[in-house]
Amino acid sequence: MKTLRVGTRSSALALKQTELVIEALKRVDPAVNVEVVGITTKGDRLVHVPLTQIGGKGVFVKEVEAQLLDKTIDFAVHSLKDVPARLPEGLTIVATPKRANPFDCLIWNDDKPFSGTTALLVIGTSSVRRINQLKTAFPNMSFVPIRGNIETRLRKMKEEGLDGIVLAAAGLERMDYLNGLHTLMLEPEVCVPAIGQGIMAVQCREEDKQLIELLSGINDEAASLACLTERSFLHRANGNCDLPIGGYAHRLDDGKWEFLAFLAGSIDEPGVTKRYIGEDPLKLAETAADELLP
Ligand SMILES: NCc1[nH]cc(CCC(=O)O)c1CC(=O)O
Repeated sequence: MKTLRVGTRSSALALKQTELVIEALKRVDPAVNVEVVGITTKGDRLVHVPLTQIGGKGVFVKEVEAQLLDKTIDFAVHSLKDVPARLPEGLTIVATPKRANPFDCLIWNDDKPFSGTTALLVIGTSSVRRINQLKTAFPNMSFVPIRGNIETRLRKMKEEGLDGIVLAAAGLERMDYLNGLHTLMLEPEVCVPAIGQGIMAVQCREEDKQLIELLSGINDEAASLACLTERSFLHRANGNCDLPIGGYAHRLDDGKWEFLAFLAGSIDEPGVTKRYIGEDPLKLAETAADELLP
């Protein structure tokens, strides 16, 4: 079998996620050979510029998608939450393996002594979704922007003497950092996660039917339904990271689906969180869009 080239961001998390995808592929077909191509994206190069000024979340995936379209790579691994609502023509998300912890996680700076439950806290996050929801839940928090990969943000938290930062639990879990940190897991009722958070997206060209057959072998049905549900809400909102928006779909123990949707008009306007429960997850997203979107 020919060697397949997989492209991904060159961050430690993206490379780790790509290893997980390759391991899963080898379980499906031990004969597969994969070569990893690490790609430094605009989002990684311009770490000092707010994402909204360099084209929103798409900055982590555009250059990887360009290599797919140029056929310099055969498939790509992304964090689904970084993938814009609309995919370039000719590309498809062919598989979403089992979802990791989808929630946000508050990481406390252990260097700072505990100063009481009402003390003012300075929290590092640039996400309008996180800021909007945390302001409501914790009125004693103020927020400062922070960017860079996980390692950079953990370092900046200490260097800048912040009280804490907010990160996706999935990244910390996959990098095996979670055990060494003093954390507070944020329940989705407190902070609805980003659309697609904790899901890996495996992407390739629509025309590569044989490859699609191989890659779809590592798809997880629940992750894929959550992906479709959350992204249909994002699509209806025409969402990017300018708007505080969140969505979390998951199957309940009784087989029904729950969809939590969050939307705010701007960073300062109080947002609305609504819960939908039913048999068909895609219908829940449609109802949420009808009710919450202007
Ligand atoms: N925006 C960067 C990004 N993209 C995906 C993850 C974490 C992994 C995931 O959510 O799947 C992160 C870091 C973070 O938000 O903490």
